Amino acid sequence: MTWIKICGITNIPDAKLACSLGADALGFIFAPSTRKVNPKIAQEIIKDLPFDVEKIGVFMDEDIKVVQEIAEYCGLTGLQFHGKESPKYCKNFAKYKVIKSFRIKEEQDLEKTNDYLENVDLILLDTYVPAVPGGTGKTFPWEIARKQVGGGVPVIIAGGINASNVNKAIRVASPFGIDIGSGVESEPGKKDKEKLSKLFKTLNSKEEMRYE
Ligand SMILES: O=C(O)c1ccccc1NCC(=O)[C@H](O)[C@H](O)COP(=O)(O)O
Repeated sequence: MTWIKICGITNIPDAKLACSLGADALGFIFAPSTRKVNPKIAQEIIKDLPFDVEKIGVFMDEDIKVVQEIAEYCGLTGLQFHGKESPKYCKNFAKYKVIKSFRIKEEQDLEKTNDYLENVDLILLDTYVPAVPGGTGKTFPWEIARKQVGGGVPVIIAGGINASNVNKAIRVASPFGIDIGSGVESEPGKKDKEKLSKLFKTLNSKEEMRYE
């Protein structure tokens, strides 16, 4: 079963709904974003979440000490870096699952991942849109992501994924995981119950088909 992360969680009802439907991980954005959540609210959301759901903090070129403090305070289990963080920077967080994101426009962009393969736990491939670091709502060619799969570090794909294209994304890229933000929102930072339910229904129907 593909690992599913629902990103841009800002409130308890959305977090609980995503977990009850089957999310494996929730993302809390501490980088500049319309989905940014403050650490106190993130801590309140996280403290009642199931133990086995990963709580991933999303940061962009943040001071190492600030990341460590927020991670400890909120009870994060993973850290996702969306900026120009170096491989050396990524090695400062041994207690946490570290995800480095790369914005993809063309196949050559995959070369940027090479220096990180020994320093991170997961690689996230997201869509390149000028001046938009994440949450673009736009897809990139998933055939490119397929070339990164099997490269030694599990691959998550992100960018413009929703209920109507998630199974195709999985079929084409064959990733370890899928990351979804705006595709299950009614507005930035607020999840849409119907879109979320439809997403998991679609994913589950694929699993049923696979095991028939
Ligand atoms: O989502 C944001 O607003 C965001 C802003 C700044 C840095 C990272 C951000 N999101 C990180 C994610 O993991 C998103 O889920 C990912 O970019 C996919 O977004 P979407 O295209 O909306 O599904």
